[in-house]
Amino acid sequence: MKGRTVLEVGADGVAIITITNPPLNLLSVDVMLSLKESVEEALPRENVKAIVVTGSGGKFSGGFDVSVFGGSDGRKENRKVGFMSIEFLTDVLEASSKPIVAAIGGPALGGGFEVALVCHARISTSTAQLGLPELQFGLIPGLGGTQRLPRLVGLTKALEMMLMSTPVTGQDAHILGLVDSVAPTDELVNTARSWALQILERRRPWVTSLHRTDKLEPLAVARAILKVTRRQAQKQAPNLRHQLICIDVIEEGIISGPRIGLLKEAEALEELRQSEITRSLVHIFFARRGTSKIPGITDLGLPPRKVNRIAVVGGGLMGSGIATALIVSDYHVVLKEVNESSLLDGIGRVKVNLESQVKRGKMTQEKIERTLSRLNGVLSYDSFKDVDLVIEAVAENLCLKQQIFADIEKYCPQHSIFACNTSAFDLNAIGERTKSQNRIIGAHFFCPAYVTPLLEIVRTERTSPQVIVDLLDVGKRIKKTPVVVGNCTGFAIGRMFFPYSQSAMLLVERGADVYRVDHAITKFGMPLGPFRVVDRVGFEVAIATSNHYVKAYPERAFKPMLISVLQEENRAGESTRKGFYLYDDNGKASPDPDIQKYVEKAQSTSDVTLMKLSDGDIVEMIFFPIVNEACRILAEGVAVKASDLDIASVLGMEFPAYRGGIIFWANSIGSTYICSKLKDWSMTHGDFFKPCAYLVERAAKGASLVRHLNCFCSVLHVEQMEKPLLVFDMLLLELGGGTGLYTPYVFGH
Ligand SMILES: C[C@H](O)CC(=O)SCCNC(=O)CCNC(=O)[C@H](O)C(C)(C)COP(=O)(O)OP(=O)(O)OC[C@H]1O[C@@H](n2cnc3c(N)ncnc32)[C@H](O)[C@@H]1OP(=O)(O)O
Repeated sequence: MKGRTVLEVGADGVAIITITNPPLNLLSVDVMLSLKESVEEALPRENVKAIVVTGSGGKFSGGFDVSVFGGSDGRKENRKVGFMSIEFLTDVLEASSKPIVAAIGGPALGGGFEVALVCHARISTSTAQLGLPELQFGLIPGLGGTQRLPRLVGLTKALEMMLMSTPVTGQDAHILGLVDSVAPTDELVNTARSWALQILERRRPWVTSLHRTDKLEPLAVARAILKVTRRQAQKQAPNLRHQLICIDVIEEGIISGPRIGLLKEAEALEELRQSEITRSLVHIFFARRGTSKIPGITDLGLPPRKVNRIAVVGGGLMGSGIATALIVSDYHVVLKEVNESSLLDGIGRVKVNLESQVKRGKMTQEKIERTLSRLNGVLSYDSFKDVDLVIEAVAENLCLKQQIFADIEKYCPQHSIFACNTSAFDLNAIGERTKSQNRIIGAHFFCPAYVTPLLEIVRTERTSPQVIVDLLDVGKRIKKTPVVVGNCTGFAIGRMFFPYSQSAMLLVERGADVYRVDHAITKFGMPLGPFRVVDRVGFEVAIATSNHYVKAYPERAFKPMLISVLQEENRAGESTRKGFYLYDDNGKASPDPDIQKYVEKAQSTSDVTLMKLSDGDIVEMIFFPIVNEACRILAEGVAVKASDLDIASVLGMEFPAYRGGIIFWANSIGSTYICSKLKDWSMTHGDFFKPCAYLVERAAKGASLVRHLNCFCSVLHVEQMEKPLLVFDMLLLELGGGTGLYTPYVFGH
């Protein structure tokens, strides 16, 4: 049984029904049936005058357990569609002859919130979280939320809460009229009890949300709002249907009446819950939470040490972004620069970052000064004597980084963590001039560091588990999703992303059209096609990165001619307003009619046969090499879990979350198909496409690409091992086939 409700009747005649499924009191069919039983038991009892519904442990309910959605449950419900929403919640609970009040602490989300909306009044704590975030799973609210929320807060606010999946606090819910009264946690249930009795005595209104109309906009206005919202949703997410379905269901209720709306809602949910999109988004939900669970590290029981003061070395784009992320989350930061003017520039960038947060509504103007007071600019290492963590974020120059690490070792206390924000260099090389290898770790932030939610944490074979646990904790406090990876050129995210532009160049040099490639890829769901990405990054950086990868992975790197040809024409990307695209004063990109001329020049440098490709071919030829690289990363143990790469691809590359991340998507296509395509292309176009051993092995078995590293934590490079090829037995636990097969693995590059 997955949870239940508990019924207790007090001497005052109020029955308390407590949803009990800790820790979040998630709903399940069992909980709902138990709630129904408790309500049906309480209603006819003579000693019950009113009912309060609440959740155990001060948490109302986090909503339905989403692991049952997306077809993973297998349990088929035989009940009629709408049974819970209409026959129970509406016809029994909402229509009850005794007042029912919800007492809400903690989360009241999704189905949990919908139960509360059915009640005749809601009392909450000020910090409770109330909302309908079902759309984040490709679902729509299924227990009446689409009908009741607009009737309680008006259409505009309801649409915002549902389509953005953003909850409101109890305090804000009170202002919106969603909550009738706010009470302190320890008085919550008693306040709800007396409210319920007051409703009975007609001293408080007895409201059935479904029948309210006072907050609903007039029909013509409502229709206009829905039309605009529908258009926006179509524009923002052309590959997704569930937002449009949600809007249709709301409209149906407004035009044909809420009961018809309820039925339409239940039918739509039934269809959506089995969709591939829901399956993918549910996977992303759990995968994201899973990134901070590192076998052999976070299961050691090491509590994170308290990090109070952090030093950031370098106030450039990355350093100032990192400092911003830290001070916004209440850390005290020392920002070190080499001279007065660079320091002023760095602090200036932090201010600009904070102001941009004000413009985006993420911070108030008044908070800027207080936040900035946590930033202390310095020119020497003297104030590093009490820092717990240093994050080095200077330019990608190995000698400079080595010198900084040697310097900070002299000034910092013994316990300080030394983190490096490199996206490229081997951390062992960076720490070569120190004796502190066990406290060196990579903290790879993504630009802009104070916005992008991803933090790639890079460990070497010598980084201590305590240091990893500490950085995970800092990451959590600054609201980043960490992905812990091993040490190698490009780490996991850079390596996975590298083939994105490489394949695109290869395709164009073999006959594809630049803009057709970008169009096919954005249609697939990427926000920017590969050529727009190269323009944004800038040709100089793109070439430097490319050289780095070509050096590290020569056997599979493609050396494009196209960028060099464009560079000869003084094009350098978006910053010069001329790259693959032309850019206007506002940075708006438009195709360049001259581009084909340069493409033909690049094509003429080799004697390849030009291809004709469909959009589907383009998508496969761009993404299968990424899948291939992801497989290498998994096989080498650079990533611990396939789902970590899914999150890395979604947060680091903006791969569409509704496709579940790179490996999840690849599995939906099948390893055999992907491998056979790569094999074919490698015959014609060379080793860039050659499938790696891991992919070939999985494809031969028709197996999933999911494999979890069991417990070994470090990635060893063969060239760094004293006795190469001796003893590195990496136990790989195969979860995909569920056979528990252990395979010895030796790797290197
Ligand atoms: C018919 C209905 O309309 C359909 C629905 O109700 S769909 C569900 C709607 N509910 C939601 O979207 C809520 C999703 N959950 C959340 O936003 C957050 O978990 C929360 C705000 C409730 C709590 O946050 P927080 O305290 O930080 O805990 P968090 O780490 O996220 O979750 C704790 C555990 O519960 C799990 N969990 C949370 N919500 C869950 C859910 N709805 N289903 C399944 N598991 C859930 C998490 O995976 C995590 O598991 P773990 O400990 O094994 O890693």
